[in-house]
Amino acid sequence: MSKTQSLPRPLHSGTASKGIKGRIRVPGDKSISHRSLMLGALALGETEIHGLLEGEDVLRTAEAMRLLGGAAERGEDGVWRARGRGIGGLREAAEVLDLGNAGTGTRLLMGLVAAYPMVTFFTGDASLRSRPMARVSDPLKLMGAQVIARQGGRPPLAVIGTKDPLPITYKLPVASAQVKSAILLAGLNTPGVTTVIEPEPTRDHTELMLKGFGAKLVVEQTKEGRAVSLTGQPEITGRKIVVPGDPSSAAFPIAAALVVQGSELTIENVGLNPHRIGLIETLLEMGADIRIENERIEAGERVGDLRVKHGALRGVTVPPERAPSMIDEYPILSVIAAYAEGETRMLGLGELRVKESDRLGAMARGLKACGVDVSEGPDWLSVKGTGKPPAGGAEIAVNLDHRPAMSFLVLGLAARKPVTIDDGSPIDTSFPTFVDLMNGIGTGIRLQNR
Ligand SMILES: O=C(O)C1=C[C@@H](OP(=O)(O)O)[C@@H](O)[C@H](O)C1
Ligand SMILES: C=C(OP(=O)(O)O)C(=O)O
Repeated sequence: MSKTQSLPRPLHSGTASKGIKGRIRVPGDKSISHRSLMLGALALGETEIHGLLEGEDVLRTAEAMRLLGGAAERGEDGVWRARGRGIGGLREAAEVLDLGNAGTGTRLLMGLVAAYPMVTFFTGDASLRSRPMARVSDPLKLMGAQVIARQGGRPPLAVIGTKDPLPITYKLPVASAQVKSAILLAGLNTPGVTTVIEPEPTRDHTELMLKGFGAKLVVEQTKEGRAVSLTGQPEITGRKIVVPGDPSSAAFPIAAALVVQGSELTIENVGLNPHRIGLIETLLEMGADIRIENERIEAGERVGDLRVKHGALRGVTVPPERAPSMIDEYPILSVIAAYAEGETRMLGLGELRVKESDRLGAMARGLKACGVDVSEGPDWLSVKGTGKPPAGGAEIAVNLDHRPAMSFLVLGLAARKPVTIDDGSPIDTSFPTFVDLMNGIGTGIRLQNR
């Protein structure tokens, strides 16, 4: 049954009285997993993907790639293997690509298919169908593709690819790794050099992976920002990819260990790409006891183990320029801030309004319902903690959004009263093992009986 059809799964989270303890690993990085399936399908020869995130979003990308003629298969050993036919080796999908809840899958694939003479239809769940896609369609049109979409550029939409794609130089109007990646992926089958300039640097997994596969890609600091130039139609060859643990998923057990008394937790093998560690930087400024151990480079990405201990936290101001390096972590940061003493001001958060839900509004409403002193502006959130556990005791509607869902379950772990979310099923999009993994380290998250 697809997620849009399945019954809501209400979850209940009460006090984790004995502390959060243990040594765990979180599932593979969602961003790297999407990209490895796409590039694996275009590289000549075999690509082995170790540690692919088998969450709903990534499985939708795997299915979309199968429909586009670039299937990867899961072996009995848990390793995914793709046998690519080279750039140019995609074929038109005979069905609509249903990307479910996945903005990354949709936007990157829109780019990937735009430089082929074929038509590709995209749809998704109610959340995805409300998300703006013009940010991707606009540059793809400059490259010669056409996009027909609902008002506001929203899906369902069709990308009519071009057989004569033009290389462009494009300055991103929003800080978005998804838009940057969509253009670079379109640039793969485009003769000449495609350049994306980002005024604020965003996660660079696409760049690292393209280089790892052997593409010619140059990154320069210019007056206008970070310029990434890709030479099109390279011969890229299959390789081994080792997907690190997702720092955006690790954020939830980290938060649990920080807010529950008596906690001491180690999370091994977490991705520590410098463009993804804004949350850790912020938590250290708040006084968190977090240590990075065993730091190393694996398959081109920085990884390490994180040791986290419970302790007092203080409010801080998180500057707007840090937003791209922790964009998915603001929901859980706002929960941690509710346990800290003093005000935490989070600035430059306009993009949170157009994620799987309006996360700024969702966190402000839910925190208020849990007795937290919170205020919001168009692109900022302020949480005033007292250094004591918040009241909790609310039932929160998660509106098809996994990150607020997990965030409020964490809030319930040390609040004065338990917290319930109306539907835990969206969690499967990015962290399908969340409940079992959290219960294995001391939480008691359970299905709410109605
Ligand atoms: O490129 C990616 O893999 C992602 C980029 C971010 O989105 P934006 O590029 O829209 O900021 C992030 O929110 C998303 O979860 C994953
Ligand atoms: C924003 C997210 O994902 P996507 O844009 O891929 O739906 C997320 O995982 O928090």
